[in-house]
Amino acid sequence: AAGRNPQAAASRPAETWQTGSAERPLQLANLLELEEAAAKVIPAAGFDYIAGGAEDEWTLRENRAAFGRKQVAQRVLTGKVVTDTATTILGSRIAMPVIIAPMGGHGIAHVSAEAGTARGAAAAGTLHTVSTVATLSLEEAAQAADGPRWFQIYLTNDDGFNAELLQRARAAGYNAIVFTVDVPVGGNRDRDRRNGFVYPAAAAPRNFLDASGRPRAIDRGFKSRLDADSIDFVKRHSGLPVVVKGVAAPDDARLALDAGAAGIQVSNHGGRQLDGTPAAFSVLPAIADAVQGRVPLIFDSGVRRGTDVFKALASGADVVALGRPVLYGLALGGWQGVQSVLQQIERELRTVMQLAGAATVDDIRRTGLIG
Ligand SMILES: Cc1cc2nc3c(=O)[nH]c(=O)nc-3n(C[C@H](O)[C@H](O)[C@H](O)COP(=O)(O)O)c2cc1C
Ligand SMILES: CC(C)CC(=O)C(=O)O
Repeated sequence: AAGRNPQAAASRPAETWQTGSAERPLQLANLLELEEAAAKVIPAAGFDYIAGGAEDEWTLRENRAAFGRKQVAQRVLTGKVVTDTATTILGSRIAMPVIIAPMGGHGIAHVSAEAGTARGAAAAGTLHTVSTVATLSLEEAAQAADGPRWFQIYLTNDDGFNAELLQRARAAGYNAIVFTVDVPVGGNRDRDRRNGFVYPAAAAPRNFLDASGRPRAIDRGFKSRLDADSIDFVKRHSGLPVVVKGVAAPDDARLALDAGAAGIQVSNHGGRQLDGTPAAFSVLPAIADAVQGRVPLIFDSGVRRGTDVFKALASGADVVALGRPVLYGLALGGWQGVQSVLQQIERELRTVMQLAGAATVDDIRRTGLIG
């Protein structure tokens, strides 16, 4: 089985998992400082699972460092004033070019799990991508808030189950499927190995429970063989636009496009899979070049500041997705914490836009970077 064996939770006795339960807005100077605060609230092995990356965590650090090698041009005499940060992605209008990346097990961070995240995203005017290995079922997560929502799928080795999951997502009103292709096997994650980490019972993924509460399909593991046919399978069984997530090379982008992807999510899984690969931000321009605007590009891995959002959009992304800071905000303040995280990065982005002479998100896309 790929990944960190969330299925193990199903076979473990009930245990207490004392994690975040606060419901409050957060006073933030930036998103980076959230990590230290969240470490005090989330049980240590759960925190390591969230914060950690593969092996030496070189790529995890590089995801941040790469943003420092490109600079924004200051433009203060353009006569432009920021109007708004709204944009449209795959037909959904959102208040900012920032969405929430799919992450498993929000119950690891907060008792409200994905319901809190969905509500926080909706309150901030953006969308949440619900993971296959979410704590709540995809139906429960959908019911938690109005507004656009995406469902992320990992294909298991049980195609009947895969097809059912995709049909459930469509029936529950999801607007798009994010098909994650960068976990043909779980990465080498030293922290998790050291901690013997498996998903706690409090975060056991409910999408895998049958009507009588028995685990289904998850013991079959995730598919290792992924190709154009897999993309076609996800398209056919969902009838929804399919974003292929985990693309870090132009050749994979071209393959996904040829297979009918409606969007591409450039990502190295937040440095959690193959250590020693370049930062996601470093490979973004070459992928944007290969895609040539034929489908929207979503970018994730390492985004923490408004300047990062600006630089990603100026490098070819249409929107960015935020990972870990959302779980930290959730742990510290529930749905209001998630809203605070999104509002903080939007506030930063507005300031950067004004100082760089960009009145709209489209203006950012037309801006060049220095370096
Ligand atoms: C705790 C955790 C769980 C994750 N689970 C999933 C998942 O279930 N499906 C998926 O496609 N990506 C998953 N990811 C990867 C994120 O979608 C995203 O690519 C990454 O977190 C972005 O990097 P960032 O955390 O630096 O913003 C997970 C990431 C984290 C931190
Ligand atoms: C079950 C895991 C594969 C979930 C995941 O994507 C991650 O931990 O990064």
